[in-house]
Amino acid sequence: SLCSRSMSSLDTRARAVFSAAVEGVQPDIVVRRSLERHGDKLLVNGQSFTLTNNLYLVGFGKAVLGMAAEAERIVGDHLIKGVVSVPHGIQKTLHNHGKEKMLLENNSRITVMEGAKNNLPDADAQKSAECIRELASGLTEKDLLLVLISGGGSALLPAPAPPMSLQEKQDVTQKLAAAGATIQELNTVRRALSLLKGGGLAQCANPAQVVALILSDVIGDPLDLIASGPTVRSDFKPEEVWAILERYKLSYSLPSSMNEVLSKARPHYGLQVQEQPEEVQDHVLNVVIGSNTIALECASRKAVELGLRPVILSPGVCGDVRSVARLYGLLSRFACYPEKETPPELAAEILQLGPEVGVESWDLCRTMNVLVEERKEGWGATCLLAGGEPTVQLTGKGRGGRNQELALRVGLELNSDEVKSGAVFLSGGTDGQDGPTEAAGAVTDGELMKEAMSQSLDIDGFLTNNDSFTFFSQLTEGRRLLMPGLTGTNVMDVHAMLLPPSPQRDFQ
Ligand SMILES: Nc1ncnc2c1ncn2[C@@H]1O[C@H](COP(=O)(O)OP(=O)(O)OP(=O)(O)O)[C@@H](O)[C@H]1O
Ligand SMILES: O=C(O)[C@H](O)CO
Repeated sequence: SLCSRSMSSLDTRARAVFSAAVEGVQPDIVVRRSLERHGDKLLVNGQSFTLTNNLYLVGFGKAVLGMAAEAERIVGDHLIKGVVSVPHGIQKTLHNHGKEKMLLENNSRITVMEGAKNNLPDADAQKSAECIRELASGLTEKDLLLVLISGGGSALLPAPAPPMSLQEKQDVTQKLAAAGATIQELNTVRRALSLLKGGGLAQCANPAQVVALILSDVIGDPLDLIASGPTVRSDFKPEEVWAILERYKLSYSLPSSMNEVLSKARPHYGLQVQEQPEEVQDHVLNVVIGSNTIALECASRKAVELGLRPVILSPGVCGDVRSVARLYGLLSRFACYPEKETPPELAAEILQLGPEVGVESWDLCRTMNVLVEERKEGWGATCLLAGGEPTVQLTGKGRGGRNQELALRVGLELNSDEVKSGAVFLSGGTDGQDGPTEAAGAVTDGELMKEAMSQSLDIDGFLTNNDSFTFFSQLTEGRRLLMPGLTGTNVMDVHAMLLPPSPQRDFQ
């Protein structure tokens, strides 16, 4: 159509849509959106709190430094003191990337403690956790504790329940992770072995009022699992923990201290957790202030600005990258048919894939309806948006990440003769880092295969070796890589598939 031809290329627009998704969940932006200040009143999620030099702040996670800096700009005049536990080396990295606004001022009342090298709980992180516990434990009913939480918070707040040692606890979680346990399973176990997770921090802060601002990096935004839910009351169910350990065949190789912790039921409270007072939770407000859903909404608004017709499939895409790539291939094919001519077996195949990739039938049907709808005047291409966290089964020793591998596989799908749709696909990690590579992801289309062949790059070889980063680095001077640099936030991955109007429909 005239409209899309006069605009920048689909590749450029896909990148702009991704940037908007990331921009919408920047730590400072989400905090500013959630804290409304009127004199000495602070409004959070419709609830009002009075500031009387009674404010304390703690935080743990990869994005909380930027969140803390913004919170201090908004309510710093009432802040008595704060402690944040953030990744090792992050201040230097943010400084080197010119992200000064994510750093605290020199005269800040907040102490920054770095730890958890390589995202593993260590003695430094344990010290930070101890400082946070001390701060929370000293509060009274007049105080207000602002808790900033983001992904990576579990490793940055280790407080093993005695008699377990940090090393023992870390061994268990690492073994589980290596055996392929999900983040839900991992954090269910972490919660049971910790003094602060699973509502322990809120319990320490009692009787103070607690307001937790949460940047979610888990599908479905489950409050009790993000950073293992330190402000969310959780029922302690040892049988649930044993079932998980059993599932990964770990129940026979555990330290005896773990047995003790699990049989005593949270000895640190001096009471059965079933008795963990419910009224503690009356003093706690948990708010998700940033999530994949919010990133997709921001991306969708940007798409409209760029003359694209947006449709959000789902913020919960998961499962093996092969299945996810297949889904996008089928959807791009589906979009090529004019309304009333879509083959029913194609729709059936799409619906069948749903459960494997975490997408509801309802969302698939809604999206397919949009794809076959006639374009309203002025709409050029359609921008199909989704997010989540697919997985890659590592079989090779190459360098890559799930986003680059997904983009590569979708590129192959788009090459099929049936498609020829001119579709462009982008997959990117919102943290700016896809696996252990410098890229966040990649942008591909149906020309990928031809391009690779003309440069004698063997796609199958790179895929077998999980070497997607090397592939994209060598292909056309890395032009297809998505390299936003460190973004300072993380709400998992964003996928955008831009589908030009099909030729059939243009001539209708
Ligand atoms: N060579 C590779 N090819 C494809 N995927 C890879 C490769 N190496 C690692 N990965 C994937 O990258 C992820 C690990 O990367 P990272 O160490 O950044 O972990 P993470 O913290 O889970 O990532 P994120 O913070 O993005 O959720 C895993 O999903 C892993 O399967
Ligand atoms: O910290 C964690 O537990 C993970 O990032 C999930 O929130």
